Amino acid sequence: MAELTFRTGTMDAGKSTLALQTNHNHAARGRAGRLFTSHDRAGSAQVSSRLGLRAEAIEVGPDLDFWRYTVDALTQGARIDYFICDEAQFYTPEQVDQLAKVVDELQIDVFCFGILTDFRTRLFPGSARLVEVADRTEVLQVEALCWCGKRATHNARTENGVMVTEGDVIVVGDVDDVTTPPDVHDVEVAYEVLCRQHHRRRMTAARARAVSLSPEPLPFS
Ligand SMILES: Nc1ncnc2c1ncn2[C@@H]1O[C@H](COP(=O)(O)OP(=O)(O)O)[C@@H](O)[C@H]1O
Ligand SMILES: Cc1cn([C@H]2C[C@H](O)[C@@H](COP(=O)(O)O)O2)c(=O)[nH]c1=O
Repeated sequence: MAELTFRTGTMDAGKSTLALQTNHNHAARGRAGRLFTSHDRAGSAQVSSRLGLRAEAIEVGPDLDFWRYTVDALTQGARIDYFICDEAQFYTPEQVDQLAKVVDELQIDVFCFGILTDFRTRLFPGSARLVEVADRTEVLQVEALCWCGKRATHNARTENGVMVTEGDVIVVGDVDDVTTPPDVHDVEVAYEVLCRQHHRRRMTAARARAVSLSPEPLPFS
């Protein structure tokens, strides 16, 4: 029986690496697959991992209909055994439902990879739908860590080094370096993974360093 699987974790947990490994393992056994992604940091229509692996993919825009795409491909004689779907948090709930239909009606395995929550700690609509309909939701075993050493569970966004909790939901960026999105002039955006406590307190690594380096308060006279 084909399955819809959702593998999730924070940013930098190894999801894209696992997506590419999964693709490799299935292709190595002669299975025919398709690789999909949306808004990858490395650019349109590719899956890239911080470990250096990279592969061409089909870019998923809001208008892509997975059911139509699959039926058309099969009608034209293509063979499809599985789909790898990276950055699945950016897919629409309707696209996730189309993927579920592809699994059930066409017996094609679908492996989705993506983050669960955005920088405001709210579920991405696509990820919420995946949790609702997937046969299995698995949290990646390699844990990303907060600066304090605890398991990182939340994705924080910084603008010019300061953690923010308001703004556009989709802003492509990385955990290491800053990017300047084309539509947000002079604002450098970056991400950092944190434990819940430090996300609640807006205590990024830089702020924790600044607090620990600040001079002792003078004693009251
Ligand atoms: N130089 C390195 N040596 C070993 N592992 C690394 C190195 N750089 C990155 N990684 C691993 O790659 C992971 C990020 O992989 P990636 O697939 O890009 O993550 P995701 O797609 O979840 O954001 C890190 O959590 C870390 O385990
Ligand atoms: C939290 C959050 C993230 N994003 C973007 C930033 C990255 O481009 C991707 C996540 O990629 P990764 O492979 O999991 O590191 O999502 C966003 O647009 N909005 C957010 O709130």
